Amino acid sequence: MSCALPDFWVVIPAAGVGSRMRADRPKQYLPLGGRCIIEHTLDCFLDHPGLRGLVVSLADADPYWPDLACARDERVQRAAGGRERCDSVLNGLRRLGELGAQDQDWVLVHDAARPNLTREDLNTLLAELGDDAVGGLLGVPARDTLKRVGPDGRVLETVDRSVIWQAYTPQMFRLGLLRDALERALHSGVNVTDEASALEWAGLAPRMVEGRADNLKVTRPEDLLWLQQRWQAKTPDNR
Ligand SMILES: Nc1ccn([C@@H]2O[C@H](COP(=O)(O)OP(=O)(O)OP(=O)(O)O)[C@@H](O)[C@H]2O)c(=O)n1
Ligand SMILES: C[C@](O)(CO)[C@H](O)COP(=O)(O)O
Repeated sequence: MSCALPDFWVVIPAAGVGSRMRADRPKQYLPLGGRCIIEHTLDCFLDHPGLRGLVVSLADADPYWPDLACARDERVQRAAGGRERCDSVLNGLRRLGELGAQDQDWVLVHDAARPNLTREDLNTLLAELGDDAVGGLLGVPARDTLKRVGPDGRVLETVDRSVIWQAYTPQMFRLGLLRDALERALHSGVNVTDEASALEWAGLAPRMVEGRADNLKVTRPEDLLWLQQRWQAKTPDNR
């Protein structure tokens, strides 16, 4: 692990509709602790001394974004959202190139709907991967006993959980490597649900870095309820 943390760029895919959340607006704009989820997400990066620039990929005519203070922050630039998360990420990576990012630069991709990333986890990722040839991602080891279940709802077997991890974000790769891998994977019709899967498809092995389990993505209503309770318990000192 190197001591000096590398500088980095950030892409925040924020063009999803949040269908599993079933709310009246995309989940990144739902309230959490008096602000929107996406504002908390951006905070963790905007305060960081290593940040070189940040791009948010947004849906066309997004009516919520212009009302946020961060929309007027000159460090925050926009890119077009795409049909799938990976299309939004790719647009964000191309926008970084227009802003002067080089292929060798590190890029962190982080879900707009993952507002509970700590500075400690972010710095752990940067420190662990700063000298890595491929890059990698934050994740957490599977906690519960895992079962493979058949279409009839009956358990087929218990899976070895010691080799199973949940993929989180940020995911950290060199701009050129990630952009090229994503472009080629999408061109081949591969289903790419995170950045690491594009690199895996290209034959590379991203490194898994253990992070906090509470860096969760708001996916379903109960995720937001859990985070809201946690936010209520926060004081200015333990945020
Ligand atoms: N076309 C898309 C789809 C998703 N995202 C973003 O990718 C992140 C993680 O995706 P997910 O949880 O799947 O978000 P949604 O697609 O909004 O949710 P759902 O699948 O429930 O509709 C979110 O911050 C979301 O805004 C995006 O930028 N562009
Ligand atoms: C990248 C990601 O956060 C990995 O957990 C992600 O957004 C995956 O999307 P999913 O469809 O909710 O798994």
